Amino acid sequence: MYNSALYKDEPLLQFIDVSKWFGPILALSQITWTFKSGIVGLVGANGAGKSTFLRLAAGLLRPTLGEVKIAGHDAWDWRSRRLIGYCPSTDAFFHDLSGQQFVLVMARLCGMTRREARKSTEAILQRLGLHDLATRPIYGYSKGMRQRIKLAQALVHHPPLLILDEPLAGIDPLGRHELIGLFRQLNQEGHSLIISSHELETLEQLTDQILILSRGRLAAAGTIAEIRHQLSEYPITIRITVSSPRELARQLIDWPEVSAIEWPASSQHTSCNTLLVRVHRPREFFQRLTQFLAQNTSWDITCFESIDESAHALLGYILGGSGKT
Ligand SMILES: Nc1ncnc2c1ncn2[C@@H]1O[C@H](COP(=O)(O)OP(=O)(O)OP(=O)(O)O)[C@@H](O)[C@H]1O
Repeated sequence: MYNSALYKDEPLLQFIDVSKWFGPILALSQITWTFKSGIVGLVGANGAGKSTFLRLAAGLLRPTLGEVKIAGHDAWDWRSRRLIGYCPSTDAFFHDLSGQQFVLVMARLCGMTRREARKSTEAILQRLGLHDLATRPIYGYSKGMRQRIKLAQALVHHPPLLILDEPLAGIDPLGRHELIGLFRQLNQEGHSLIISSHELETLEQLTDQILILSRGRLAAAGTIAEIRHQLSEYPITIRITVSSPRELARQLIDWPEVSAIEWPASSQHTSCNTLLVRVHRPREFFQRLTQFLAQNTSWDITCFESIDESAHALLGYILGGSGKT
């Protein structure tokens, strides 16, 4: 592996106030983040900017504003290339090559000698359980085999930083289990990994360090417990539709979690039976509300929704499916 002593004073990966536009589309906005080592999971909804983030980290895209650095070098710089292994979410093969030929070509492109490349290709194919199949052309590979070949080419030059875009997508449960084991081993051997996924639960099996993107912004970074804590303290607004809103408002206004109650300006989306409740400790509020409604079954609430469109509302949604607190 690359000698980590050579870059020990520099973070492995750094985003410094990075924004990326594709024409009029702002895909990433003012991201600042530093990664030293370990495993970090990158989550976010479709279109949140995960692939753009990873492609910037891999030096495949240039930021419109700001800087992306790998061990102190511009991610775009040739010196960064040997430090990174990138596994894209989409397939990008020379389909007529065999898996073995493809990995060999990628090893040579990373600057390995012919001999080094051959030895390393053999070893990585063996490790990924592809050795017997790797002489077949890639066009006949199953989804799982293609995914493994993509990982093999990312690992063949022993980079300290692995950037894996949805590496478990479309893999069956047994294959997932094996790959999760492989990622853990790689980390124990000194590689650092950034892994994107739509599923927080999958990432939780590997790490509790999480980065959450929401509409191109870095919504949160830290351990799941830290993010949960931030979330539980974050105020939200809830719209409630009920047949007797003034009576309900009289009940809620005394609750310690409720900071204000408002009547929305009437529009086609709101009825006169609607009230807006501003809540500053959502978790406690929901617990209290559940108990209240169980004890007072006569309330006919017909609509109950958070109108907070902020990243924090999204965090709540993402973290809601997770088993950890
Ligand atoms: N090459 C491109 N040209 C134009 N727009 C792009 C390009 N690449 C990404 N985008 C836009 O940038 C935004 C972020 O896209 P990105 O692929 O990074 O999101 P994502 O979080 O990886 O999504 P998904 O989970 O669906 O893969 C989207 O609005 C997308 O349409």
